[in-house]
Amino acid sequence: MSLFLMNRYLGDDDDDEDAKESRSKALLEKLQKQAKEREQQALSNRTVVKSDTNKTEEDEKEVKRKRKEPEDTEELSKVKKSKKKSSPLKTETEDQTAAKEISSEVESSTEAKQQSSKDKNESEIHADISAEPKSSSQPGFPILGGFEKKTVQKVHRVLPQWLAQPDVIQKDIKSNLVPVSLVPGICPKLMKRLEKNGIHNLFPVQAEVIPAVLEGVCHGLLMGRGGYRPRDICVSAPTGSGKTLAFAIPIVQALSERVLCQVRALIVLPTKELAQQVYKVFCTYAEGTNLKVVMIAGQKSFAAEQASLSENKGALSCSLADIVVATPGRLVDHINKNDGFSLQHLRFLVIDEADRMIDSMHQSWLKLVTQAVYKKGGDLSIFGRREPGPITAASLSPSQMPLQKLLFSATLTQNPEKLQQLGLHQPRLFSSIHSDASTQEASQPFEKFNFPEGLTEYYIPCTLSKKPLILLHLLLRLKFSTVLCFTNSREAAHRLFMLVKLFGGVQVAEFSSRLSPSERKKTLRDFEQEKIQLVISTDAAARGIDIQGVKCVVNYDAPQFIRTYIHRVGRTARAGKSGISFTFLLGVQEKNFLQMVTDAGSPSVQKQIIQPESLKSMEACYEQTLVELGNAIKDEKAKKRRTL
Ligand SMILES: Nc1ncnc2c1ncn2[C@@H]1O[C@H](COP(=O)(O)OP(=O)(O)OP(=O)(O)O)[C@@H](O)[C@H]1O
Repeated sequence: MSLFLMNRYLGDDDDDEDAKESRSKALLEKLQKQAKEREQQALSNRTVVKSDTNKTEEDEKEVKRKRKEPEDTEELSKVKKSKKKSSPLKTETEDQTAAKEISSEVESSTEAKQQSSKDKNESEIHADISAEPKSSSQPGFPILGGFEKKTVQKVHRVLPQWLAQPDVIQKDIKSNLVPVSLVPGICPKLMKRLEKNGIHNLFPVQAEVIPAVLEGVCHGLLMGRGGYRPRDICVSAPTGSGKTLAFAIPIVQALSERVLCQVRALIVLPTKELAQQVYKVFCTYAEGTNLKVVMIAGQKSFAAEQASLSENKGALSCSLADIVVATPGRLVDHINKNDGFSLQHLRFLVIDEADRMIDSMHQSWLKLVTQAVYKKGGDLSIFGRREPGPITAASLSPSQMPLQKLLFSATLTQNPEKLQQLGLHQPRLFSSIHSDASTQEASQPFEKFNFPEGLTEYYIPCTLSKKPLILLHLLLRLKFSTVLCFTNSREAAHRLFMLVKLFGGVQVAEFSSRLSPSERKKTLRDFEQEKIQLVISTDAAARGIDIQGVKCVVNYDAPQFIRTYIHRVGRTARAGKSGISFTFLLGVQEKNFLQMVTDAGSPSVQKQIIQPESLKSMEACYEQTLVELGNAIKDEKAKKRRTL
């Protein structure tokens, strides 16, 4: 049995409008009833007084006093007690008798009321005790213990407006090409260079983003449009949609008129291969200008990179680079150890594969870059830079060189907490995810991503032992060429490479951290030139790598994360071309995989069944190859032991 009743405030229940309305109605009725009772009581008192004609003026005063007596019986009894205490020896007079009569009348009416309300309360409490769960739905405050009945409010994720309402980029490249001459802001020199490189039309992401970046430099490098600091830009567009040119073209154009050579653009990428690829693009478009492009990605020694970044002229250190393409590791080394490397004039910071770079933020490379940009002292006496704080009249004058951040990825996170780490300034998002963000957020707990338009996705149900045979079947029987095949580890990639090589009939190579950078570079070149039919790779080649002519991607091992899947299959169907992907799935993987890709917004993954009969003719040879593979692996291990 409950010993006491405790009322608790459970927060405004805005959702339950009906319950709220009925509660207020009940309260109103209760108040009206009380008012009526009080009115009647007052009337009855008055009649009692009037009927007593023998009463003296003294009596009338007493009546008035009685009328003012509190209704609350507790208070009444207190008053009575105090009266008794004050005149304990007083004998009863006629007046006192009359007053007593009135008092008893008042008392009886209040007692009756008290009794009725007491009964009511008791019955309410009994009802509460006997049917506790009901209590929360009763008007007034809910009863302790009735929480389970309260409906839990659904909490929807609310995105900041810039994330919820992006500038839309068309996904279909082929039908949304824009002639270079129609894109505003591109200078004639760069138009010619684009034409020279066979680019007559720009892809949708380029047609949207290039003018937006150029708008920020329309009044020079010091201020953006209208004299304001330019907004940071985030771009989320499918793999192979041409994001590299979307930042390379406006940066080259913005810096091409510079007078002094200083590091004004820094492009940070997660791997050496990607850095090499982007470096090449910048070199191509900086040709014919005074701009110097330097790569610091660990492909050369630290000293060689140092020499390419700056030189000493007397006591002065002069920059030899305008645009630096870097991987985070080497970048941090140069910030910490290379005195000649200054980022105090940095105007553009490009973070490619931004979601991956945010995940590697524990290396705190961004913090170091920011510190290097706003480093105290130095030679910036005229354009002294302070880290921007809140915008005030004072902070806007004198104007200082802004640092604009440009983020690119095919799988850019929509997690505001993650993006917040980047300290973006009034960011603007360009995205090819079309669905209405407000409804999307209300109903979808998963992030949606973009898939290339020309991609056809298949999955092949299989068993572990049949996987190699199915891969061989795709290459030898179905005659797929330029196939990029992904495994989940470099050991698995190596074993599969050896197996296919021993089986024969396929030009195969591996691509993983087992190989040196120069070996990997050669592999990619040979693959592009179709000297190699199949490359078996780890996820080292999954992101950003642009290999011309990959027609088919095979996920030999199913990817564990949706981002990995999107980047792997994105090595085909690039630049508006078509491509095909196969994912080998074991029985236990099927359900989770299909759920994962559907949640991410994949248009459709079709099932492809390889009949066991079609593999039969290869089985004998395959068994023989397995024996050979066992021996080859033993030899390799022995060789390794000897070299140790
Ligand atoms: N306007 C264009 N016309 C023709 N080809 C283009 C154009 N823009 C880019 N390309 C080509 O499209 C391919 C893909 O471009 P890019 O590597 O920039 O894509 P991406 O969006 O960065 O892809 P990922 O997300 O995989 O890194 C490249 O081979 C590039 O040369």
